[in-house]
Amino acid sequence: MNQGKILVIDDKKSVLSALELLLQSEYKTLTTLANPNGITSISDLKTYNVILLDMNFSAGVNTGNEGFFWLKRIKKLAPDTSIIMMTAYGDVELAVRALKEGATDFILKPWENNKLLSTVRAAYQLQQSRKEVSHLKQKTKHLKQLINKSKTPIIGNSKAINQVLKITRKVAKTKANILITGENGTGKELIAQAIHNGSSRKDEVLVAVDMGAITESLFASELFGHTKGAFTDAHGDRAGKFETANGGTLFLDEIGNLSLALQAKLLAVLQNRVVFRVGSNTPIPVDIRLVCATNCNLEQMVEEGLFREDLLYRINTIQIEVPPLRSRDDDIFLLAEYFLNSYANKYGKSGLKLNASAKKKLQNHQWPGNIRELQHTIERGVILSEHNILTSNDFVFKKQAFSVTQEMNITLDDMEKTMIENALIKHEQNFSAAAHQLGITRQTLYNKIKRYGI
Ligand SMILES: Nc1ncnc2c1ncn2[C@@H]1O[C@H](COP(=O)(O)OP(=O)(O)OP(=O)(O)O)[C@@H](O)[C@H]1O
Repeated sequence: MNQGKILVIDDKKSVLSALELLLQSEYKTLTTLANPNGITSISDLKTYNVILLDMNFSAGVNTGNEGFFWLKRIKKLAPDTSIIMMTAYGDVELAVRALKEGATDFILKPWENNKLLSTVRAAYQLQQSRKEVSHLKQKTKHLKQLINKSKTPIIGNSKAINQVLKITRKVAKTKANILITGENGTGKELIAQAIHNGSSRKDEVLVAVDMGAITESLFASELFGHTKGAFTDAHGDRAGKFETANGGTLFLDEIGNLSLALQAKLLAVLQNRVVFRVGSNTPIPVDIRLVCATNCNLEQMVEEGLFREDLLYRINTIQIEVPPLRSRDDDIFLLAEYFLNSYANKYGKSGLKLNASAKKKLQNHQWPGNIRELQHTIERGVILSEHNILTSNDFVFKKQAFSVTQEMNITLDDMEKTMIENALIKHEQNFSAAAHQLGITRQTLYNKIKRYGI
């Protein structure tokens, strides 16, 4: 038996009992009302799935006006409930008007039982779908708020970061496409989030895609989506990142890692503002604000023929350069304190403090992995600390391969390669651990391994 709740309102007792008999075999709750005024005393009217409502109640009146009056009233009291109007033969015009005013369907009297049952079933299904859509909408709104709220604050008060934040606030409000450049771990993704949060799209989502992590073969399906059966593993229809970001911001990280072939595909979508899911010819319009980031020098890559000039022009209406941590001296200590407090909380070690030697050591380090490296250094220090006061001994930097005085004739690339090799040996080829030690993401590590042929 269906769990649905049905209400029948008709002034004729014979109609009420006939419908009660017919519908109670299929629906759990069936209520009848001979006088429509009674709806005002039904406190849980909203919980009814379907209401069958007669058009005329006063004897001799068949204008349908009463029906319209109650239709309007019920729509106000129970906006999601499906309403089926019941009208006599010849009143089809009235029924059509009722549909325009919000009724779900109509039934002509006298009815055929089977037809009436299928009309009620369809109205019930429609009400269920409407309820589901409105739940999903509420859930999505809540999730979007959570996603946007749970972001890390941008810590820093150095001249360099304040300048970046000033530009960020200014451009956030515009529609301009933004390119964020800077070394790994400088906080480019946080700046992208700040642009989104400061824009008119802030109630929608920011969808981040690591372009370095997407393989050539998965690019189209990840970004543009696919239809069921488009390829062997496409078991169902799936929206791509462009569609998911619709109305919001699309953040394409590591854009410099895209091959020329994929750059062409991306450019086509940015130019036409429509995507085609893999396996479909139907264009889907997308409205996104584009923010890209890279640690590569794209101008130089253009000169070397590695990056399309037309794509660069499309993505870098405004360019924001995030400075490395070593040029943000004032921020090292602020950030260290911030991470110290958050990891102390996380690991239940409240009250941790840095002593002067620790501060000096952190201040003097060059931070090649920038804020990510600092963050991991503090996390390690907090985990391993045995006292409330952390000293310089609690912060151990790996022996640095770049002893420039001893090996003057090696290049920066050689040094980086050696550091990566050492980290991989030390962590027995565990990429996550090696990346963590080096203060870079796993993906960046992959890219570098590929680049250096390690
Ligand atoms: N100003 C800041 N305040 C607090 N945390 C920060 C700040 N800048 C960066 N972080 C933290 O440092 C880490 C690295 O930041 P983020 O991922 O934004 O850098 P990125 O430049 O995008 O790195 P990559 O180039 O490797 O993708 C993150 O955990 C981020 O939360």
